[in-house]
Amino acid sequence: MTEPLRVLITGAAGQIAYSLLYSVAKGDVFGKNQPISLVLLDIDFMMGVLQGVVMELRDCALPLLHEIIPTADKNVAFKDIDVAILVGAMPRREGMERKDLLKANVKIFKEQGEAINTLAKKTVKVVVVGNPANTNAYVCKTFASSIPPENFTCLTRLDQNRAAAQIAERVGVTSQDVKNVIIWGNHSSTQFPDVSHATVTLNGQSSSVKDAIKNDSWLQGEFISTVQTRGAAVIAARKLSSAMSAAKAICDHLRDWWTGTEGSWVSMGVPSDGSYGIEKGLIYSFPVVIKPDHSYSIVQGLPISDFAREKMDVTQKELVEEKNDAMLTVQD
Ligand SMILES: NC(=O)C1=CN([C@@H]2O[C@H](COP(=O)(O)OP(=O)(O)OC[C@H]3O[C@@H](n4cnc5c(N)ncnc54)[C@H](O)[C@@H]3O)[C@@H](O)[C@H]2O)C=CC1
Ligand SMILES: O=C([O-])CC(=O)C(=O)O
Repeated sequence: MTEPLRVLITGAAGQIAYSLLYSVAKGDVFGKNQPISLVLLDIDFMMGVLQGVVMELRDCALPLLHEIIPTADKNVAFKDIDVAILVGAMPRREGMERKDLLKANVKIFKEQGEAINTLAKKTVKVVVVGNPANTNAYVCKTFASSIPPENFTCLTRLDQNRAAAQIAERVGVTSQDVKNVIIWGNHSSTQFPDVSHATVTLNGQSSSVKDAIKNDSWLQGEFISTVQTRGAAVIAARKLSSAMSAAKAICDHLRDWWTGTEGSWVSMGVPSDGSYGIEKGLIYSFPVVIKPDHSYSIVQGLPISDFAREKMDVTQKELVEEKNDAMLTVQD
């Protein structure tokens, strides 16, 4: 039998986890033949709620779910894990920017980076979801120097999915017909959703998104701002931040990281290697291609217009500022 994969989900009693656990445990992410040991971390105060989640997971009677380990103890949670899905953090409320969460959340990711450094398998793959996601991933990576930096990523797939859905709706197709949308930069309102290399399949014919939409001012204006502010729009409507769509995006991110991308690009926040002039080490969202052995590389050589360059630099500047604030905060 295949050895179970040890998958940690933090914030396991929270709302994203509630939408995520079922998909991970039933094989949507790591495959239908891969048994899973699910390690569920939350804070002491939430252990009662977490017990209820565990009861429900057991009641799903899922064949791939080898064991469930609920815990509030980092030493248990991070031990020998293969995958860490770091969701546990405070969400923003209406009127806040994600970077306003930095003071509240960044220390969590310092501690968890240290735990990963000493306890996790050296091959562990990490996706940071808790906001501000890029900067939290940067901090986590910084405090886990024994793990290859490229194993630390943050979620920008929700932004990619939002962008693809906007294009698909406008053209009258479904999201799977839209390929190679890019999210550059920060998972924040400065991110740059870029469709200048994207294609859409309409009536069996592939064309550029630009030709299919035939409305450059929409593509360079309302489309971008809708994607940039979608999280805030969901909060304004639901009084809670996105959870179902965030969970789906986490599954997409990890499934592609696990199985590969087969010819298309996906966006992930990854440590910059200096590509496209982005400061080395920053966790910046780039288009990547992924091989079935879980290795990924940043798509190289894309032509960058002046319009794109300006937007890529604005979001980089915000990330540098966040990184500097975060490193001061963790030293307090
Ligand atoms: N990157 C992205 O695309 C998205 C990120 N988010 C972010 O994900 C985070 C979680 O969102 P929700 O699940 O809606 O929040 P939630 O408040 O429903 O759940 C968060 C859970 O994390 C737990 N937690 C807090 N500190 C912890 C720690 N040190 N260790 C383990 N668990 C801890 C809390 O007790 C709570 O159960 C937020 O920061 C939110 O802003 C949300 C949507 C999309
Ligand atoms: O907007 C938020 O605070 C939650 C989030 O990251 C998103 O929905 O993209």
